[in-house]
Amino acid sequence: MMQTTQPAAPVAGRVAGTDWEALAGALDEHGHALTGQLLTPDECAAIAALYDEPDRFRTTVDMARHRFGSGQYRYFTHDLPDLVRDLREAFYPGLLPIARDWAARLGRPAPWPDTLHEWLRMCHEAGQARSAQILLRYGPGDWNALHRDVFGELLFPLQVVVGLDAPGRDFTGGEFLMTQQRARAQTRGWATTLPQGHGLVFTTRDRPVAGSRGWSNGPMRHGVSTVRSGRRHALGLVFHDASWHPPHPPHPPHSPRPQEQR
Ligand SMILES: O=C(O)CCC(=O)C(=O)O
Ligand SMILES: [Fe+2]
Repeated sequence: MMQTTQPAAPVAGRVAGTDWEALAGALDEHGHALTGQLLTPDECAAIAALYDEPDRFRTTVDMARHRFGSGQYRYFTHDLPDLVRDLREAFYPGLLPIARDWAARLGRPAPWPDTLHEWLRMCHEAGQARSAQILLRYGPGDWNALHRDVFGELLFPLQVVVGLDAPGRDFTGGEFLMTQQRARAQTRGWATTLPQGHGLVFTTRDRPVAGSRGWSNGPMRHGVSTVRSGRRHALGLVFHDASWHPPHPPHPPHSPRPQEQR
């Protein structure tokens, strides 16, 4: 699963070269899994530097203002940088069978077509037409509250974050966090240090949990622990588009708390 060599192939080849079986196994077990290195340090730096090009983004969110945490993130416009578009497109076909398997286990519909292009067309027709790809920038003291990136009725259940800075060198703290609610038991938590250029695939809402009476859903949330020093950038790839954005998220029936919707 872990590539240790510097990626040289185009990004689609690096994603395709991921050990998808191991990734699916880890996702089944924990609802999130590291991919190995997808971007070179130079590519990471180039993407992080885009943060300072406001024309690339449709919206900037001040997390403290919305009580999402502290720090800022920006939603790219649909005119994504090539590397970001390529990464997103390359992940969809790999994630699709996992999404379908999970839906089957949970007895849910699996509305996702074979291509991202077609799925995005469905999102847009349903009124979910805003880009949901984000670039995040955290400084000392910044953090990201536990949440779910549900942006409308249409949802692709897996998403990807790519770390753009080197932990320990560029920043300290800032671990990627996940929690899972357990039926009649206390919540479980995980913390992952995202290596620079590596991806982490994770569930947007929940994961199927095996029990003595079949599958049930384990509700999950993700966030980021406080950055203690330095600066941490991350690229967030979501596979549905969005029908709303802060500050006025509607409250769909299954959202436990409105602030978890972005
Ligand atoms: O900064 C991170 O690692 C996670 C950001 C996030 O919430 C996301 O990518 O959806
Ligand atoms: Fe998120």
